Amino acid sequence: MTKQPTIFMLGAGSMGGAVATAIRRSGIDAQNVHVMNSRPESTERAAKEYDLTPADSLEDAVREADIIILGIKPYQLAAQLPKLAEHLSADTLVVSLAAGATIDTLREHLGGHEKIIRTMPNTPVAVGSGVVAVMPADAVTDEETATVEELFAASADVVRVPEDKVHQVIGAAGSAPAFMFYVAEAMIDEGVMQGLTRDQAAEMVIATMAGSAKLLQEQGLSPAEARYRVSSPGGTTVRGVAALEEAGVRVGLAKAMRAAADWSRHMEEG
Ligand SMILES: NC(=O)C1=CN([C@@H]2O[C@H](COP(=O)(O)OP(=O)(O)OC[C@H]3O[C@@H](n4cnc5c(N)ncnc54)[C@H](OP(=O)(O)O)[C@@H]3O)[C@@H](O)[C@H]2O)C=CC1
Ligand SMILES: O=C(O)[C@@H]1CCC=N1
Repeated sequence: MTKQPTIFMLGAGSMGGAVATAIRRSGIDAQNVHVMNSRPESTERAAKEYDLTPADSLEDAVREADIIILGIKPYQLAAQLPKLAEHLSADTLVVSLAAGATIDTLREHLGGHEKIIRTMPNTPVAVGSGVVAVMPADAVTDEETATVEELFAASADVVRVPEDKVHQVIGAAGSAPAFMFYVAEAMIDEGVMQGLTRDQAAEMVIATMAGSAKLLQEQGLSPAEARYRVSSPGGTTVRGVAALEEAGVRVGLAKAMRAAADWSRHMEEG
């Protein structure tokens, strides 16, 4: 990147903070990433935690920004975006992280502003292993989209998708870390039930989860093929997998993805 863009993060909580970490990892200097939370103390805290520059004035931060990242909650957009609208330049890129807010809705709250990129990230971008789906509005050029994608490239698999696929992306990526954490939590608890210490169980389950994901990525196997390679005939694994089927875990995971996608559609409908 020749000249670094000036970035303003409106809201750096769980997801905004993870995105801020990704942006810093992409090589953007702290002085070029301004942040504002709901209160000055919270802004200072976020600036310190993610190594960013605290913004004193919303107006100035918006006026100076080349890229504005919306890390506030979806229900706050209607009240907060009109405050940005009057200070925006026509070519400022507004990047939304929000579930349930369409490009049309964002444009309306921003007084007709056209340069909007909707995204759906997940929190593992904080550690350089995330997923970010990118959905540019029609008025955004390929070059502008590429500038934003570059911010995430060192931290995520960046996937460009049509906006109507966002609900499926939420099930498979945006909300999905929580489903993985849920599985890890359940397995750690059972390890403790069987007599491992919590530290031992956590270490084994988390390392196994990370190693299994890495194996799928590096060997290009389908999950089913990788599972067959663990399953010795008449052995322990097939018994365990049969128990998963009996407990309806496959159906439960499908239901979780569907519930997240359905709620995303519901949020968009208002
Ligand atoms: N969490 C996740 O895994 C994912 C979240 N998202 C999306 O990311 C967005 C943020 O969610 P999440 O990070 O979970 O929420 P958090 O509550 O963790 O973060 C919201 C942030 O917005 C700040 N904020 C609130 N009001 C204002 C305001 N008036 N001006 C400036 N900042 C304000 C809060 O500051 P303060 O602390 O001072 O209140 C906080 O830092 C949502 O739109 C969500 O849909 C998308 C994908 C995944
Ligand atoms: O739970 C949520 O609504 C947000 C969007 C995807 C993940 N977290």
